[in-house]
Amino acid sequence: GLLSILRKLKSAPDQEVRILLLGLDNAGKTTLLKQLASEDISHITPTQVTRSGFYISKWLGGKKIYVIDSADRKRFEETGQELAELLEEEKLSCVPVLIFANKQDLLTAAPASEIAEGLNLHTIRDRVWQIQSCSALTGEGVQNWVVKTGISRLMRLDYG
Ligand SMILES: Nc1nc2c(ncn2[C@@H]2O[C@H](COP(=O)(O)OP(=O)(O)OP(=O)(O)O)[C@@H](O)[C@H]2O)c(=O)[nH]1
Ligand SMILES: [Mg+2]
Repeated sequence: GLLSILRKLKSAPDQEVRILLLGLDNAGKTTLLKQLASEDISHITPTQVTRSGFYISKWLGGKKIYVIDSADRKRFEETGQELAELLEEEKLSCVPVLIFANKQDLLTAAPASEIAEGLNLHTIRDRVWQIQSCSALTGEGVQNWVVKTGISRLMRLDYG
């Protein structure tokens, strides 16, 4: 699972590392977290509630994951604004962001490319970003991409 990969990539168990998992209510954050941490999450404690997301200590540091309900078109504008605000946060400047276009198992889900366009993601130039289709419910697009390429790529970018 994800955690063992992370351990291999960064064998500093004492060091506290953080990931920020954000998204509007009902986007699928909790479901996604369960998928990502299919291993042992007993030692992962949500330490700080921020808006609609939370910090998770003892995990991957300095990265941001943003979750979007791809089927909830009525809220695309709202989620776009929320994301834009987050990207403007000074504390999070240059932090790489991984955007999950979640709920792709639903027939009404907008494809990731459409979401990327709607949210003007191509205008993000101050950080590494990536959008990934997934279903936190089925696990599709979560384990595969995150474990094999996404996070390891982000880790290498960060730690040389
Ligand atoms: N079909 C489908 N449903 C999903 C998916 N991910 C989450 N859901 C459902 O969407 C609802 C909200 O999911 P949560 O994981 O609780 O969302 P959340 O972002 O944690 O919501 P809050 O804690 O309220 O902010 C639940 O009914 C989930 O079962 C998905 O990929 N596909
Ligand atoms: Mg939740």
